[in-house]
Amino acid sequence: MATKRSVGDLKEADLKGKKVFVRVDLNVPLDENLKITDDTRVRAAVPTIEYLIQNGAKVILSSHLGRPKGVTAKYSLKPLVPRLSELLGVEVKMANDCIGEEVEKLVSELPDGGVLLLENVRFYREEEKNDPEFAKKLASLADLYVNDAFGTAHRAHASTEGVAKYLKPAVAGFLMQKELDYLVGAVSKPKRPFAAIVGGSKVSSKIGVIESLLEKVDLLLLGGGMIFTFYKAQGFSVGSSLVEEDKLDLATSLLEKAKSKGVTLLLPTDVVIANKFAADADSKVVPASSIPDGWMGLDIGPDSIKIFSEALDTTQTVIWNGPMGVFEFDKFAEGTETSAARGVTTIIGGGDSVAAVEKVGLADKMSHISTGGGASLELLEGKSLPGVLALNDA
Ligand SMILES: Nc1ncnc2c1ncn2[C@@H]1O[C@H](COP(=O)(O)OP(=O)(O)O)[C@@H](O)[C@H]1O
Ligand SMILES: O=C(OP(=O)(O)O)[C@H](O)COP(=O)(O)O
Repeated sequence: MATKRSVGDLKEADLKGKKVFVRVDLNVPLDENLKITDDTRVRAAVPTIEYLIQNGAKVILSSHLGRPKGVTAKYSLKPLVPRLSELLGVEVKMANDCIGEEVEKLVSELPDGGVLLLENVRFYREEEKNDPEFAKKLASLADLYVNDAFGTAHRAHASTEGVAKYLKPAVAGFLMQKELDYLVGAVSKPKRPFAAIVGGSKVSSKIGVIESLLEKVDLLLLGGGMIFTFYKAQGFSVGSSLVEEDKLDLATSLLEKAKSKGVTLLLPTDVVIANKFAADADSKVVPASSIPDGWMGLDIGPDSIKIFSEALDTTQTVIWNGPMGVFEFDKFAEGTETSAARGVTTIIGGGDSVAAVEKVGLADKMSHISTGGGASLELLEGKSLPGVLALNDA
């Protein structure tokens, strides 16, 4: 991807008193009390915002949180305000909406160096549809655009792509640049053997990535909620595990493709199953081919952990996205904890994957912690990210 103009190219004269629309990725994990359980993405957003504050800009922050269907209290960005204010050392103001008169008024009241956080941009369906009228309304709030939301750069949405058409200059933030610099380099010439570990729960958006990964890697390990679609495709009973029914044919063809390409594709041979999706569920280990009705797979089993660990010990570069199990519940965290500790250069991406390595204290063993899971996988596939393409070239 061509090098993009950076926020660092804009100096005080370009920024002082200017209203800057900054798309950040504050899609952080929250617990049931709406407490942030991992603030990596918030901390990663700070350098760009600080730079803008120091140069006297009026900072308008925009993000999504989760995948809400309409306005939903639990997906409000309000819980982010205290941590953002603390990290930035300024009182961040919060708007109850992301467009409209009230927002315009709050923007007009912003002092130079002030920061306003807009409410979840996905409360409008128009965001994910990349609706041009909605993008224009967002653009009308500001004088220039900075995209620092690497984690959402693979989405062509109104606040990540559409808005750049109406607001110039449109430049990359420091985090976006750092991620691109590292990932484009690391994945274009990886040290081999090169392995990818793909897990997590976003099966439908990540299963397609596997196809392109088979062109790049020597070894592919699958875990997490990803595996049951593959098991079902092979005729195994999967109980009430997570399955994408419309991806069964794709799963079969991926297994065949791996074979024909000579890529080692490892699926767990045993799984830890639970009688409910809860921390206090009853659990037991069973072979992958025999998950009883009413039970669901929530982690990879001990035999698989051993096989995966041995396979990873021979690798030089590992890119990892998506936990191996429901690590948020201690009973189902072992697969994730063990797999994360392997490989020489380990590049990890994804909001929950990062939370997982932070939780088990392995973050400082990683070569690069990316704030984007889907985004880093798409880069690895060799795709251009729409949120980056829309920006001005350097
Ligand atoms: N077997 C499983 N069944 C259901 N959910 C799972 C399973 N294994 C992992 N998960 C869940 O996947 C979530 C993370 O998935 P995903 O969003 O794809 O990862 P990331 O945010 O790192 O890209 C975690 O919250 C985890 O609990
Ligand atoms: O968490 C994110 O992606 P990731 O889980 O792939 O890292 C981004 O905030 C994008 O969210 P989305 O996958 O709901 O578009």
